[in-house]
Amino acid sequence: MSRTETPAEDESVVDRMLETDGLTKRFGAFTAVDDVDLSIEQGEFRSIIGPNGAGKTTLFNLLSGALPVTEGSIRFDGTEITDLAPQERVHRGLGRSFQILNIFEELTVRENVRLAAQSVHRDDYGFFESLFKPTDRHETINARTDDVLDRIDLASVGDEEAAALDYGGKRRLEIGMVLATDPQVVLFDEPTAGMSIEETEATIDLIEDVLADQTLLLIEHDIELVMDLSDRITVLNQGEVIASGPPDAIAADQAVQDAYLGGMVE
Ligand SMILES: Nc1ncnc2c1ncn2[C@@H]1O[C@H](COP(=O)(O)OP(=O)(O)OP(=O)(O)O)[C@@H](O)[C@H]1O
Repeated sequence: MSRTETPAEDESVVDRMLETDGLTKRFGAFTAVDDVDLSIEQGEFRSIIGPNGAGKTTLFNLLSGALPVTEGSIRFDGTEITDLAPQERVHRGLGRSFQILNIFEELTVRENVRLAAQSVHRDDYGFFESLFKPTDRHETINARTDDVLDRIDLASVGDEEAAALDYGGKRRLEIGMVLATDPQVVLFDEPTAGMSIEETEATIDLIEDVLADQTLLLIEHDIELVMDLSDRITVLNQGEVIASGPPDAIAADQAVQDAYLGGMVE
């Protein structure tokens, strides 16, 4: 059991979707993520907060496989994934949305979603069998694409170039592309960055609505949002977890106040 994570319930009945043990990332002599133990339950909405440079994005890069770990391990749905390639993690259900928009501007909205759906299409056929079942395969991917376009409310502009969407629409499309990979856990790196208040509210509604049953990890600078949405919050400071718990406990935590919040919440 880690020093920072205390189980909310009896260990044996709780489904742990994502766990890290002693996760550490060094860049030369600099330690960006320092001995982080996380334990995320199925269905949990967990936010990761901390000052600039605390190691939040680096932590996500380790979880998604974008960066190799220096030390420690990552388990996803009970299986060790520490050394798996990023795409293999996506295949297993670990989806990620990026701080920087990650859509193909010159493709249509539909083509963007379809590509994401196609990239992880899991079917019951082996490779050779699937060659003889192209219609089924296409129908499944098309159905998933239509469903996602409906859920992100972009069906009416499916045939337009993604470049034509406004900023909020592009962000929604990006969430749709994550959704199209049928994730069990989604890592969101500042999904509302650069958005207006209205766009932020719409995006949060969307996340809560379409990803209600999923396990979510969110990096977000808007503390009010984080306090509102999260089941639990993990606070990083200089790569280390300095607190982890429900929003009210985090707001009352003196170490968090000192390191980060500075009286921003009561
Ligand atoms: N590839 C890299 N090489 C060297 N140092 C890096 C690299 N990536 C990140 N760092 C350093 O690691 C530290 C943590 O950075 P990271 O981007 O993870 O922080 P963050 O908490 O996401 O910050 P922000 O809130 O500003 O996005 C920073 O000091 C950063 O300069």
